[in-house]
Amino acid sequence: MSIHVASVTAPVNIATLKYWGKRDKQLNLPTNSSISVTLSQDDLRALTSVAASPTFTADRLWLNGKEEATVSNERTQACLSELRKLRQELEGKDTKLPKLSQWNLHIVSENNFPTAAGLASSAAGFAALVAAIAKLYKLEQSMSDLSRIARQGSGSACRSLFGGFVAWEMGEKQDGSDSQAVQVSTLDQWPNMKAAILVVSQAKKDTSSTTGMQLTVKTSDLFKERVAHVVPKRFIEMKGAINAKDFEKFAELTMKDSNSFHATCLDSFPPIFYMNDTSKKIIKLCHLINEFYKETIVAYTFDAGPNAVLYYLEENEGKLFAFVYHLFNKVEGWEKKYSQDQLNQFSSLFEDDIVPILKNSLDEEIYKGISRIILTKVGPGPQSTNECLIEESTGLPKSM
Ligand SMILES: Nc1ncnc2c1ncn2[C@@H]1O[C@H](COP(=O)(O)OP(=O)(O)OP(=O)(O)O)[C@@H](O)[C@H]1O
Ligand SMILES: C[C@@](O)(CCOP(=O)(O)OP(=O)(O)O)CC(=O)O
Repeated sequence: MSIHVASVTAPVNIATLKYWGKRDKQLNLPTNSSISVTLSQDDLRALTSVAASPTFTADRLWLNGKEEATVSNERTQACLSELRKLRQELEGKDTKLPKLSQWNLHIVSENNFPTAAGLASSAAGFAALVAAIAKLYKLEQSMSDLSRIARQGSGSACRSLFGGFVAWEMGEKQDGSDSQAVQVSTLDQWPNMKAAILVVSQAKKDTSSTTGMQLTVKTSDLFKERVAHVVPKRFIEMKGAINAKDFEKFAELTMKDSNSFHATCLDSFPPIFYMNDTSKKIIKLCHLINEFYKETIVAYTFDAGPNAVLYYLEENEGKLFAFVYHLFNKVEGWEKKYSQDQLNQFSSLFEDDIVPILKNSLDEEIYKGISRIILTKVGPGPQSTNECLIEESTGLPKSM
């Protein structure tokens, strides 16, 4: 049996300037440009293997060990048909090439973190799917070209095709041919950017991003101001802050933009609430920390869910964890990255000053709203891998 396989891993990205709103639902074109940080695949990644064979009777997709019906949804099919078109062009130019474009695909993917829990699994998932098929088809397109395809799977996925700091330029054209991801700054240019994700809830969210943003576009007046004036200005300022490695500015813009996005959710009618009480306490904590040090050392941002992502620079880790470890030492995740000695050092730093401040200003039971902490950092884009989830003799998932 002739089976061709390829595997790729792709990262999660967390926006610092949020995409919220579509101007074209079919093509997944946004109402504003956005910016994100790509996170390390050591901690969060989708691994996708794809196989093509003339013997496969249908396109099939297995996610985390279970066959999914989503392969036949419009978004996934839009990605597959664009990729097949590009392969067909290659086959047209070189008739000796096997006709992979005409064969069905088996797609097997695994996330090393919770799926559909507000941790951007769809971004990593669609980026991995597109990059793996592009590898299988030996496509010559650039990452920006591929990002236009991934965008049709899930908007934020287009940014996961690059590492480091990434912009999704909204574009102007009706056909979406200029709505794509581009690199703002590489991983090497600002490698000391770190992220701590406080997982507030691993439950599935009740309003999907797609539904939520449609409602905001339709009903929020605040949203009009956001897309017309607020984001265009921030887009330029944030790219400038990243290129200048100006953390203070980057942090201010990141926090303000998270707040602005959630304000448009609240301004939707009926209102949408993604943050919960724990999220709000984390916001208060971050402002408290920055005030304590009289310096901006941490920035928070929240996507369409209650989980907090804290951005900070490696050199400020001790200062940040003096607070964060003190409050959240009971949650899992620390032991993966630090020895007990290092953790004890975080506890003892500024302890005498911090304990009374936290007692007076914050609910010390805040840790009860957190299930785990994921400690990670800025990372690279999709990676080719030899790790394969598909049994080459059968074309089925190895786990079956
Ligand atoms: N590795 C993957 N391969 C293919 N599709 C995936 C993969 N991971 C997730 N998905 C798709 O994305 C869906 C989850 O997207 P959803 O937007 O609900 O959650 P999320 O991306 O984790 O959260 P958020 O977008 O709020 O950050 C899954 O149900 C599945 O259809
Ligand atoms: C709040 C966000 O995380 C929204 C992400 O929305 P999605 O990319 O999940 O939406 P669809 O295009 O409908 O799939 C902000 C962001 O990542 O920029």
